[in-house]
Amino acid sequence: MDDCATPWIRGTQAFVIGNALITDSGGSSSTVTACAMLLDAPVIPLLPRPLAAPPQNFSPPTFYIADAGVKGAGMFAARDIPAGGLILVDRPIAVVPSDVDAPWKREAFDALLPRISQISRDALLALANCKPLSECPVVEGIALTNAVQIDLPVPLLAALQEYGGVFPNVSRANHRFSISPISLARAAINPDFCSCGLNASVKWDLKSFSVSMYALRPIRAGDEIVQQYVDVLSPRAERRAHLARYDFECMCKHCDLPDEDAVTRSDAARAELRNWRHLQPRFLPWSTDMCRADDAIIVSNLRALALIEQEGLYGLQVPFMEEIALSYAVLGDESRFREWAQQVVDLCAGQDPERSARFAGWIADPQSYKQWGWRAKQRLLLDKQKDLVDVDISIPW
Ligand SMILES: C[S@@+](CC[C@H](N)C(=O)[O-])C[C@H]1O[C@@H](n2cnc3c(N)ncnc32)[C@H](O)[C@@H]1O
Repeated sequence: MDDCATPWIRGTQAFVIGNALITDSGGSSSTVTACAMLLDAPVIPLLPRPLAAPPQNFSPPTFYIADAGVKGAGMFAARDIPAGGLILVDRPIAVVPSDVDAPWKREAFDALLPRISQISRDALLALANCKPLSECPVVEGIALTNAVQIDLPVPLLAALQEYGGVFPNVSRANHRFSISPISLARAAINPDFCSCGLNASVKWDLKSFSVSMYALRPIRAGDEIVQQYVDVLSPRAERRAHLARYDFECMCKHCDLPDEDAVTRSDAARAELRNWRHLQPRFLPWSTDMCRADDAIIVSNLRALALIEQEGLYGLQVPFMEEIALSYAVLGDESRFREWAQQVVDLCAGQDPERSARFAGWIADPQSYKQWGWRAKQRLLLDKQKDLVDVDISIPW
């Protein structure tokens, strides 16, 4: 990374502009590359270099960008994509600090443009801008409309700062399904298809400085690919307020609710999921405590999955499925363990390959799970002890 000499100061932070060491075919010199970044200076030496190669995109691509009606352009599946499947890999063309409210912000954002190659500049300027020019300059408007949160290294003793990346392709994904006639026809068959429940999510990888986008459930060729713009567990009013920043009102079936009762029900379901870990029985204590019911974790996690289904929050399923699978492992129920573990394997294949491989290993050899059948064995022992106690009691004194 090559830094800009003059910093922009805010409190203890000194922001500088630099280029990520990503080159594209338009990069004509070592300082004009595919991505320009406005960063708090202590972050710079912590960035990985050289960057690892990102995963390969598919050829031909799994997606295409096309008109999505009132939403402007959108991203669509070029073919059927299975749940957990990789959709695309994208590197940022600009990285900006989130929520920096400083008088120099506009100048600093505009200074990014000359620092990137022509190809990146064209890609950046082609992105949507929901802010009128009278309200903010073009780069700031594009960043506000398109930035996806990315995690950069946190320097010791430096101020906490969040960053957003602007991506040429990932930033094209809208917040809900297209209202095209084909979507409406499918929605009539399966109303859930039309929900703003997501069908894709992104995962940032610092080492390769890229995001990968994955399918959260099966996506059919021609479906619009949509991602989350809001904290999906927040109440409807908060979600709507947040989306107003992007200058639209979500009209999905989870936001466009018929009455106050429906809003209360939906908000309560999301609040329950948000507080799940504080309110529900926990897997680890259950797995070694015979005083708790055998099905306590399964019942609790099935309820979470039902709420997820009700609210269309498919990105949240994996930890609950995982606990159900492991509960069946602790109970020694092989067929149900395999059934649930396979769902974890499929959903995590792209996004969390290590977890996927771990579960695949246990499916191949269930006994290799260290607590396999523990509760079943304990139950046998307890029953034997109970028999002994019964015998003792029957002996006349
Ligand atoms: C990150 S961009 C998405 C891609 C954009 N549609 C384009 O043409 O490049 C965000 C903008 O897309 C539009 N958008 C996204 N989801 C929408 C939705 N559900 N309804 C209406 N507009 C939406 C809004 O204008 C928003 O400011």
